Amino acid sequence: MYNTLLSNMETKYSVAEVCRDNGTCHPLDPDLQKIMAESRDYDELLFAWKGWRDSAGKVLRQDYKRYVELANKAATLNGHSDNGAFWRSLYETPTFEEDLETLWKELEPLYQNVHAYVRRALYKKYGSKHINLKGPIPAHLLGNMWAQTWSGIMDLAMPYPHATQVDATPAMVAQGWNATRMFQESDRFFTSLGLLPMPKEFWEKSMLEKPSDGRQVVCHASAWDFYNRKDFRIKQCTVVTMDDLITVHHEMGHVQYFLQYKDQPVSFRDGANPGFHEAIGDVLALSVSTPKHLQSIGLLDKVETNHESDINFLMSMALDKIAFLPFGYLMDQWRWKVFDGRIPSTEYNKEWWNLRMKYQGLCPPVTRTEDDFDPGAKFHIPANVPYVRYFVSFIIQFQFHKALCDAAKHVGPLHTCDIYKSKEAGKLMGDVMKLGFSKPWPEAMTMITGQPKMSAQPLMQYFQPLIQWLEAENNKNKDIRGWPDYDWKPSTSK
Ligand SMILES: O=C(CCC(O)(O)[C@H](Cc1ccccc1)NC(=O)c1ccccc1)N[C@@H](Cc1ccccc1)C(=O)O
Ligand SMILES: [Zn+2]
Repeated sequence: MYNTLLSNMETKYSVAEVCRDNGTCHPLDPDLQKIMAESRDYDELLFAWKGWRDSAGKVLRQDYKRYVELANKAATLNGHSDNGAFWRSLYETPTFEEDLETLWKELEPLYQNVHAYVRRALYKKYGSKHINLKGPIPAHLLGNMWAQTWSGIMDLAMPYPHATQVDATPAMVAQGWNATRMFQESDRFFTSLGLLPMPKEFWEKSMLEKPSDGRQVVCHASAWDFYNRKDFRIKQCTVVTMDDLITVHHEMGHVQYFLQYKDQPVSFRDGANPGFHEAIGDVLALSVSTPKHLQSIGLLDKVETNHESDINFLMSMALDKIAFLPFGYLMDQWRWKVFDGRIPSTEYNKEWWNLRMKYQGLCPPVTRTEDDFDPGAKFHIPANVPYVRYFVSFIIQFQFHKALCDAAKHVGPLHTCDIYKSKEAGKLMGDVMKLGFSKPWPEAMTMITGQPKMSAQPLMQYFQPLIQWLEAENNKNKDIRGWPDYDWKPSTSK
């Protein structure tokens, strides 16, 4: 029953698509994702946004309600008060929830500065009918189906349009890059650090592109460890974009972890905590994303090292890394409350949008009711994949980056560091990954950073130049931080 429910939910999500009046139907990958990132038409974005929630979210509500009951039953049989308590127990940290709240409170002002600046940019594009400079932002305008990362609207938010471009996508397409090339590039980065190359089996058995024979696959990227010390795979419907080059590194980070701890006993073949597993690939991607590195692999031609290019680069990074933080935090805030009963099924959607407003400062572009089930439109909910691991990852990946840059003897601002070819950095990473789940994660954290706790300080240090710039820019525009007009609604007229 439980597994049938789970596979039913995942299947419904994977086959969902949005059809136009003319009969053309669009799957999430790649069609709707492309529309959400590239369209600047308010109504086209609304078509994709609402259509996806109608076809993927709505249909999952009953299944999800049933799944919650069964998941909680299983958790209580294992001695936990509910499934959320079981998920949190994997971090083995009694003060876990308080630590997360402390980290969020430290980072909230930075998020509110990015939010205010982006709201101003969207106001310029979509006007006062659709944007209230003192209100929440309509959730379909941020360049992503879930408004979880905002680099899709970098063109609208670029601080200095005449300074260095930061997007490598045009060069990747112009130079005929394909999925395999992207994975080979990532493999080269890992081995440049002295880490392990992907085994032959990986290249033979992975699925790196969406099948063209119409076979229905779960397109959401994933990495697989077959626990036989030989077979490791990635499944990804890769498209040739900078965004997907980052995802390639994310997935390759999972497989590198598999390779590094493969000689541990099975029960220790896991990350030090789930956030560690999510952070490995992203740490390398922080180096790959630097204009200097992109130029060294021929994906950016003109690279200037001046203040304006620095701010452009930091803005593109902030639109992914800072924008993500409230989403990464709220996803399991909602689920923990569903599991422990604070959110009854009659309030699933109302509480979802309360959290989306409270943390992200977003509002739905059209009225939502309890007939809708918007959380279900995000892969991890029907797929039963916890999410706070990504919030943890986005914090600790900057701690790791800072420590590895020190090991690589980097000199200069943290955001310009590229650890490429540093065997010292690679050794530090490899030694921690070899531990797997065999030591408490604060010990692994101490091995890398010299101290046992999660800290927002390296992230703040990385973005320091942008923090100052945003303060000045938002003050110059007399923009307020936050969204006091919380009950404002965008007009639905054309
Ligand atoms: O979901 C992912 C990437 C997929 C994954 O690599 O984390 C994948 C999710 C998954 C898929 C199927 C079953 C279970 C989990 N996780 C793994 O493949 C994985 C995780 C831990 C160990 C081994 C493999 N990223 C998140 C968050 C994110 C991360 C980085 C940048 C942007 C956004 C998202 O897209 O919302
Ligand atoms: Zn992952």
